Amino acid sequence: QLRQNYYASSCPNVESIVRTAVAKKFKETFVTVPATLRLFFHDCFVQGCDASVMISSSGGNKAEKDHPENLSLAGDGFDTVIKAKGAVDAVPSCRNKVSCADILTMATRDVVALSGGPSYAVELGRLDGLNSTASSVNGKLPQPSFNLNQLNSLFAANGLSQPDMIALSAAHTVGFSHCSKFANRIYSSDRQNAVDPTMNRTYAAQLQQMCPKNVDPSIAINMDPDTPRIFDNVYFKNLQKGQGLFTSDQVLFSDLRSRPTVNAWATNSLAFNQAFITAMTKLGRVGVKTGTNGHIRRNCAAFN
Ligand code: HEM
Ligand SMILES: [Ca+2]
Ligand SMILES: [Ca+2]
Repeated sequence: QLRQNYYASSCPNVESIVRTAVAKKFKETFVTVPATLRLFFHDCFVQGCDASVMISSSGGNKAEKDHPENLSLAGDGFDTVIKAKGAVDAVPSCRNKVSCADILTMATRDVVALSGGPSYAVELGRLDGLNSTASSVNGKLPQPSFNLNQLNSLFAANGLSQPDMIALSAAHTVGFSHCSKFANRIYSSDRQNAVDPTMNRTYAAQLQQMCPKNVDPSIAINMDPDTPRIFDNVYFKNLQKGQGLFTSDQVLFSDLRSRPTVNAWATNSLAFNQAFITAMTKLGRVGVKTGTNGHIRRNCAAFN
């Protein structure tokens, strides 16, 4: 039921309204880019792409965003969607016509393009979900310690293939990570192998310097050491050099089943861009709500 130009009659300028609001936010802070992109992923993998991740906890309900695995979602992603929703609703004919889930989808497309990545047509027509519980997040998001089989099975559960998973992982070409997410790779309890053997030694030393053992838990470092503010295929070149940050990144090169794809996209950014568009479009179809399974929220952080 998703389609391009879904709002052609109800809010014909919705895409340019969202793009303008996102561009304004992007000028204020680059964090808009990784924050929005990760928010979209975490939304789609839990109860589908329905903006369930945006609901605030209230009364007795602890919402998705307060699950431990979502606490590191940067506030600028939520703020981007809220600002864009405000801009859409400021146009009388568009008021309460466009879902938060669709605004998040458009904003994600826009941040990728703003940071140098490909632009693509988005399918629209998602409704906003009617449920958001912290417990529903359990087991639905990938862990940075995952191996290829674990990554493939979780993505397959969302209709995504191994190439889709690899293309989407390249989202780590922008943005930040807290030191705790990869500390196990640079400080091992095993004295023989203090550093993960698949990690480049120089890179490991740099990470140890930025993330000393008793580092402030709020410190976050660039995930792409070379082009942290550009959405590009340098992610794959980094993997070839042993500069993947998480086990789940580096395993894409270490495992011979995924290495050929990494090598192909490291040298062919056009092929990567096409694969990324395909994968993002498929990600956007996960668990879409229609009919009585959803509604159009007036406030993205609360049910109507
Ligand atoms: C393949 C499995 C994946 C794993 C294990 C994973 C794990 C993580 C972890 C641990 C962080 C750091 C969070 C922090 O410490 O603040 C992170 C950040 C990020 N992830 Fe992933 N992720 C995966 C896939 C994806 C996908 C598919 C996307 C989007 C399409 C994505 C987008 C991002 C972005 C943009 C950031 C940076 C967030 C920021 O700077 O605020 N990730 N990811
Ligand atoms: Ca969701
Ligand atoms: Ca990059």
